[in-house]
Amino acid sequence: MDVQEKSAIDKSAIEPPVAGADTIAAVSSGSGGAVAVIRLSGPQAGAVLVALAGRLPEPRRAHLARLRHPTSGEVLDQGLALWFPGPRSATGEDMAELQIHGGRAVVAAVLGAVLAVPGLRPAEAGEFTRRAFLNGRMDLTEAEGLADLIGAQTQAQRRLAFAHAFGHLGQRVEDWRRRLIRAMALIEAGIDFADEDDVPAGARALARPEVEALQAELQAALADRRGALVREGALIAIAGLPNAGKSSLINALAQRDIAIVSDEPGTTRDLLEVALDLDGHKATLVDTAGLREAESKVEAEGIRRARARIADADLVLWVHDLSAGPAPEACPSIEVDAPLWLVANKIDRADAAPAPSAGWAVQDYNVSAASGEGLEALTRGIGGFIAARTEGEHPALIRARHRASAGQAAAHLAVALGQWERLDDELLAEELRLAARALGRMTGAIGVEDLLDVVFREFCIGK
Ligand SMILES: Nc1nc2c(ncn2[C@@H]2O[C@H](COP(=O)(O)OP(=O)(O)OP(=O)(O)O)[C@@H](O)[C@H]2O)c(=O)[nH]1
Ligand SMILES: [K+]
Ligand SMILES: [Mg+2]
Repeated sequence: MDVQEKSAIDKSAIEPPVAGADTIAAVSSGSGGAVAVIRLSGPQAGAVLVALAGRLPEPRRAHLARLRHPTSGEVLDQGLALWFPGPRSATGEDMAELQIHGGRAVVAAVLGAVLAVPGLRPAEAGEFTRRAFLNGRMDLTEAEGLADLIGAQTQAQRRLAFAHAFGHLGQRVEDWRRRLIRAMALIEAGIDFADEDDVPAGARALARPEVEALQAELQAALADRRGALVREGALIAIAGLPNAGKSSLINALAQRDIAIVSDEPGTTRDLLEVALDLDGHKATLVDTAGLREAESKVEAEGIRRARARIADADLVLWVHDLSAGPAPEACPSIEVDAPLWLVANKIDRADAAPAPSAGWAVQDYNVSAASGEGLEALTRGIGGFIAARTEGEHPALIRARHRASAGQAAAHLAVALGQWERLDDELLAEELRLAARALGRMTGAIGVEDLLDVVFREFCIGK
């Protein structure tokens, strides 16, 4: 079989060719700015510029123009017109951009005039990016990265999304896929030339180390949770005995009154979550019910939920009330895989007795949720914890979709490697082919019709 043919990106199978498509237009800038940007893509983009601005500007140069309504001739605004002929444009099609005054009436008038040109229609959400993908200007992972870049809230998210948007993940996956296809070709050579003596009976032996290496890389990528940690944020559970000051602590860290605080033990029942930017890292803090023998069914349910959420956490802060006595040597009532930090609270109280306790992952946070003392150090500590967990080379897998594809690929490779000597050539090659296919779905190189709506609906209109 022809290796080239298999590795080629075949998008013609996905949708009819885009040539002859509608020309789309949308306001691509956010609302309320002094300048608004109207973007156009499609075969009529140039015609719109001629109709409104009077001429086609030099490619990729801003040109100051009076913009007129194409039929009435009324001057609507003065702004910059730009012309990006395809295929060297963002979408691969002819594109145009009008930078105009951002007032609502101006934008409505100019957009109305653009859409009055025959062949024009308003763009749907994500449609520019979708066209860029269909025209081979970016792969699916780059499109996802772009969505993340636009939505990034913390600096760590921005950095990861930027790498992702500009091909970091796509290149890794294509590299895996190419190597897999090479190994498959070796084995298939064995199939095609089975009767000939000079074909390496050792084709399998040659292919195996490569497949093993690939499997190891896939496993390492799957084991690496940094992508989710940056994108979705670290989950930090606040746990402790009743009245330790957990709700007071989440309020103090969030600088908002989100949880009810009272001197009555067993106040918190439901899980309460708040997303915070801690030193440039996204974290979700969750306040939980105080852990004890519950006094009511509702409290028991609260405690059950607390334990379940604590088990999922990336970090657990065990809040201890120093006025109730020195901190215990080790956590009294939970066992988790995540690091458990001791946060000794209420140091403002005269009867507080801070004392080092050795049995904790980190044990020197003495704070007062009431006065705020020690909270800055705690925030920095948590930021540092997330930073340490996410540093290094950018992770290969970021979304659940990527993990699912990589997981499928790894499962096929596991079958292949597990029965390497027993499977006949066709079956062995088939497992490798299925693994390559799973990887191809990640970048959109093959078989992704069903994914497109999922990926592109995340975008806003104009992107
Ligand atoms: N002096 C002092 N009192 C505090 C501090 N933090 C909390 N408290 C008090 O401790 C009591 C319990 O606080 P909460 O925040 O409701 O404690 P909790 O751990 O959420 O309690 P449950 O939800 O019932 O498990 C309240 O009366 C708070 O005002 C602190 O740093 N100093
Ligand atoms: K309480
Ligand atoms: Mg509480």
